[in-house]
Amino acid sequence: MTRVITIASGKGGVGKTTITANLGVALSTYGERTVVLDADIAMANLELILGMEGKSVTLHEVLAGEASIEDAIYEGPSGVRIVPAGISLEGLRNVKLDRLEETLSRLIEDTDILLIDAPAGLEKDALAALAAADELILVTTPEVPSISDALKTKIIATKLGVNILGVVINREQHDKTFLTVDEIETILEVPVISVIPDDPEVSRSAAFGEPIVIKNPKSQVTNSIMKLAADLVGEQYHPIEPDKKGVITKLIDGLMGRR
Ligand SMILES: Nc1ncnc2c1ncn2[C@@H]1O[C@H](COP(=O)(O)OP(=O)(O)OP(=O)(O)O)[C@@H](O)[C@H]1O
Repeated sequence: MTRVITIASGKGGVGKTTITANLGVALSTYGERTVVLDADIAMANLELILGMEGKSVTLHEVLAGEASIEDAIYEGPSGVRIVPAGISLEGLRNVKLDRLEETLSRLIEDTDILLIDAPAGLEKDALAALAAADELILVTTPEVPSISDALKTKIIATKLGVNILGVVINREQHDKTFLTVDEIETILEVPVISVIPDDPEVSRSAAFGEPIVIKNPKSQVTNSIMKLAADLVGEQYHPIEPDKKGVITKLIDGLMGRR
């Protein structure tokens, strides 16, 4: 039985695509046959984060009835299978969202977990990604506007009968102006299932087109995502000791161009 898990946020730019891409790779490393679908058909960037841009057949062509879903699946890091949404405006024009359901039903063959990267907001495309889900992971930063939008998404998902697994707090920083885990759980009334720190390495990895769980296996971001993946599939998680380089060592490494 395939688990269909949608990753949604409400507010844009909170790290949903980053988490979906890395979680997909992490789940694959646990041996789960995982497919990641970029359902953000208007503002796709999953393929950029994974360094897989420029594919000729994408979800755009599939939803336009011009290609079959099998031709839009590409192998990514650790064997995760990726369905990019396509970044051309031309492709977007012909998309018919009502083809999504049939597309998904074909995608779940030979798949343990289908992760869907939902668009931000609550427009038709975002609702389609929520409606397709069995389970939902909410992503928010620890800031009020992001939590407020996550709450709206949660309310809609609950109405659609989706099982809400919990909330991932992304870009956590030790800053008193941000809400705490307890406060976020109280507002959203869902458990916090992961806290991912703010780390400039995340954007660097994206710029290299390489997921951080591969590029920086010892980083705390990677540890958080690997643990989340392990928890989702009931695996034991063995944390990798995070890098504990001192400030001076990091400075010297930076000056020498080392990492
Ligand atoms: N933990 C993190 N630490 C630092 N930067 C991060 C972190 N997570 C994400 N980012 C950065 O935040 C930006 C937005 O991330 P991402 O594209 O994943 O968000 P999104 O919610 O999918 O956005 P959209 O709504 O546009 O789809 C990117 O530049 C990404 O590199």
